[in-house]
Amino acid sequence: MPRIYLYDTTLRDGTQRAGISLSLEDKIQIAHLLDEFGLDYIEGGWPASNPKDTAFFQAARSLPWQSRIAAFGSTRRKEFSATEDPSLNGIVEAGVPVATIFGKASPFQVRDILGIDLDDNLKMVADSVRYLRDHDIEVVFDAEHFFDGARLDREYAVAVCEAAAEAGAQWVVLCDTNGGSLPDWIRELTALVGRRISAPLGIHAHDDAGLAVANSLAAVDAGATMVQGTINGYGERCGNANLCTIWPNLVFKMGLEAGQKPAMVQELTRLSRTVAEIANLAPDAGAPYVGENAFTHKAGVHVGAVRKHPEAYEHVPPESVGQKRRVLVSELAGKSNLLYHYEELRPGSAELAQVVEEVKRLEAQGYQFEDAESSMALLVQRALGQVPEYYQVERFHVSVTRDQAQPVTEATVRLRVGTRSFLEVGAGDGPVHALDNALRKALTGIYPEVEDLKLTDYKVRVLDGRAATASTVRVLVRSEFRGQPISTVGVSGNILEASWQALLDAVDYSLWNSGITPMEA
Ligand SMILES: CC(=O)SCCNC(=O)CCNC(=O)[C@H](O)C(C)(C)COP(=O)(O)OP(=O)(O)OC[C@H]1O[C@@H](n2cnc3c(N)ncnc32)[C@H](O)[C@@H]1OP(=O)(O)O
Ligand SMILES: CC(=O)C(=O)O
Repeated sequence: MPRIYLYDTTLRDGTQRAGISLSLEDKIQIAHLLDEFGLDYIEGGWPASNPKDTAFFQAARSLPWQSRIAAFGSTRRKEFSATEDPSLNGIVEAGVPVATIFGKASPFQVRDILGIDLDDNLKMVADSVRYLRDHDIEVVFDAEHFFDGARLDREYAVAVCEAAAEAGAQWVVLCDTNGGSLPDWIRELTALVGRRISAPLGIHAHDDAGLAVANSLAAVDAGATMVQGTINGYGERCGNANLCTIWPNLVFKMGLEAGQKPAMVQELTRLSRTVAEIANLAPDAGAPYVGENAFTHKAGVHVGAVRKHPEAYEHVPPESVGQKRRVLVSELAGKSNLLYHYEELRPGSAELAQVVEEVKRLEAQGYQFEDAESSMALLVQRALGQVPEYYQVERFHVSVTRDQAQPVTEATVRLRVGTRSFLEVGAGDGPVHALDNALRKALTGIYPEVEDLKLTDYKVRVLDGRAATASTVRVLVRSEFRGQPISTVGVSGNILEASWQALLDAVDYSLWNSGITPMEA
């Protein structure tokens, strides 16, 4: 089986994405993670570029790595010889085993951006590679703008690769720097260079046309054995080729072995999420393989089939990349979605049909059960007659009075159990807070356990913005009861009523789920 080398540039090209700024500690933490996952190469940064990258290589020198650490830089500047060039010497001083240098492979870039003639660029490439090889450093040559350059002058683009290979580069990496090429072009040109040079080839693709992954795979198909990319596709402009998509595609779709630790692909989701967390970016729920939605089924027809045969709507098993299957219950659900979660709702039962109908009716009013699993569970258990009546609500009242300085908010809640009445007053920063306080005070008189119910998040969503302040709102409440997360929902034209429903569901769910019996009337 051919072996593909995974080359990660999250710490260099990944940080060229708008909105990412990694500290030195972040970079080291990510490098350790990549090392743990057996990435073959980890590009740590451009040592001559900034003090943080210089410090990264200083720190990296004294640490043990299984991956090969690469320092990035350009070919020598036109005004310097290789021995004088600050970028090349920055790499040498970094003390790394691998140098990745980019040189221009497009006549337009050479003449109009570097401002030199084509032969001088070939000399710059060869001198730079030789200088690094003389220092016993493995050289990866990134042929920048190769695919666009080949459109203008195919022979010149290939000549740049030949110059690097003849000077001793161990890898020649063909770059779709502007990310605008199509897979057929990538395949054809990769195969062409493969016939012309003996050094192994790599691919470095950007995603400006949404094709970085496809282009990387096309290059592998045509003979490239190194894939450069980043975790989660972070990178300049629209990003780099996403290794979290490419790696499993190489393994599961192309039958290739990739990376030093092939089995680690089974934990890919952890790699993706941890890097997102360190980079302080929300993970992309829709990302292939590793996104939260990648194995989430919502449509009833899909769930019906997946319950029989998961492969009916899953291209690989979720566990193969460290994921879990999720099934949502919503207005698009059929009986299968409910049966997946609640075995106690028997197939063909009247309760099952009733719950499906009720979910559709409520979602049409604005409820959303996807994010309110505890409200959903209560709906099912109530249909099955499993949730006792813990208390009756007699009324609540909320008042907001604006005195000279600031608003004063108070709420009263009156609950009843049998003939006993529990009336409490609560104050708060705002009306929902006051209502929550009054409700808890009244409840703790009946069920002291409610003291353990903590509200952790509260979200309001306006459902029909055009109705302005008369709009219906959906309130989602997240709470925690003795370590168990609880998510509940309420909907109303009145924000207090919507909040009240969500708060009561949180209370009822906690009591029911903990097996607490109702107070004797
Ligand atoms: C495709 C890629 O992603 S390549 C990686 C790009 N990454 C970065 O640029 C991030 C880090 N960069 C930096 O910190 C700075 O740009 C530095 C320190 C490298 C250079 O800074 P400066 O000396 O101020 O130059 P500047 O940023 O304007 O870069 C342009 C210079 O690079 C030269 N250059 C660009 N590519 C190459 C190359 N492959 N070989 C040699 N020189 C090159 C240009 O000729 C230009 O020099 P000139 O103005 O004398 O013509
Ligand atoms: C080398 C590089 O980052 C590019 O060509 O995009």
